[in-house]
Amino acid sequence: MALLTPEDLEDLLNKLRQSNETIKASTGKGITEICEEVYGTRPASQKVAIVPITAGNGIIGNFSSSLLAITEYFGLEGYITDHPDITGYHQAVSDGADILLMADDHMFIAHNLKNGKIAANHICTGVIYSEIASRFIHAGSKDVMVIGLGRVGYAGAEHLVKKGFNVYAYDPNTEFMEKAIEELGVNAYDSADHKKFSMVFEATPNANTISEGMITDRCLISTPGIPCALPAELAENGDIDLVMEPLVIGAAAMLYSVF
Ligand SMILES: NC(=O)C1=CN([C@@H]2O[C@H](COP(=O)(O)OP(=O)(O)OC[C@H]3O[C@@H](n4cnc5c(N)ncnc54)[C@H](O)[C@@H]3O)[C@@H](O)[C@H]2O)C=CC1
Ligand SMILES: NCCC[C@@H](N)C(=O)NCCCC[C@H](N)C(=O)O
Repeated sequence: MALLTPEDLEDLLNKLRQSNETIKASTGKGITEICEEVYGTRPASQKVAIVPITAGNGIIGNFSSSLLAITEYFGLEGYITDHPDITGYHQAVSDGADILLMADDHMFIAHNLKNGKIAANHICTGVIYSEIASRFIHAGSKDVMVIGLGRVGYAGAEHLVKKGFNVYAYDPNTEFMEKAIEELGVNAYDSADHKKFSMVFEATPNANTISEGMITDRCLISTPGIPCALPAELAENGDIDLVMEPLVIGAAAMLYSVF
């Protein structure tokens, strides 16, 4: 799995504010309203402990501080434990924290110690970004293009199918394609059909995965993928709304899913 870098997390809250303005313009609602509707929950000043984890590639310089900023943005009482790993976990539980946030190189979780709910970042990211794509107010149909059917993409495709959207998906991994067709009933995207989409959800670790032939002139591209899926020459087109940021929207969905 591609790991975040400190550079990815620079200027995080400004990236969120920009994304949220695009989300409001494209869907009619902001990220907090959408999270409330998707999960049926609201923040209630919960105490959130962020536990740095040294496993694997170790601590990412500004990952914990970014999570702290996110908890405060959503009106929660957040703090970073004095020590990482088990010592930090013990401190958080002893302090009576309501929710724990912690990540190793494979899983990033939110665990609500009071109600037992637990959330995984890749699932929540897939759900919330695909949800955003599906709410495009200028969409002329229920067709949604899904690019990438890995941990995040599959979760998003599943969410869209459950909501009754017509999902057209592409992933060069034939095993993932066959799984999504068999288990979710998605349509295999075929560029030869020359079908264009006004709603796109992209979740790949590659740049420029979106080509001009895939999208209508006026469209919404919702992508947690790093680096950016939209080629610069297409991004200059004023009619493309792009929702893309490295951590906050997915982390917000995790918190709302465990409130
Ligand atoms: N912004 C955020 O909050 C988050 C961002 N991410 C990012 O989302 C991306 C996806 O993460 P995962 O699903 O965990 O990765 P993954 O490795 O599980 O899945 C990626 C999938 O993309 C497919 N793919 C690669 N190139 C493609 C192309 N040109 N067209 C279609 N499919 C293509 C691969 O075959 C693979 O199935 C990564 O860049 C990751 O860093 C992940 C979690 C949260
Ligand atoms: N965008 C959300 C998905 C993040 C994920 N791609 C990642 O980089 N995970 C590694 C996080 C490692 C954190 C580290 N153990 C720490 O605690 O600082």
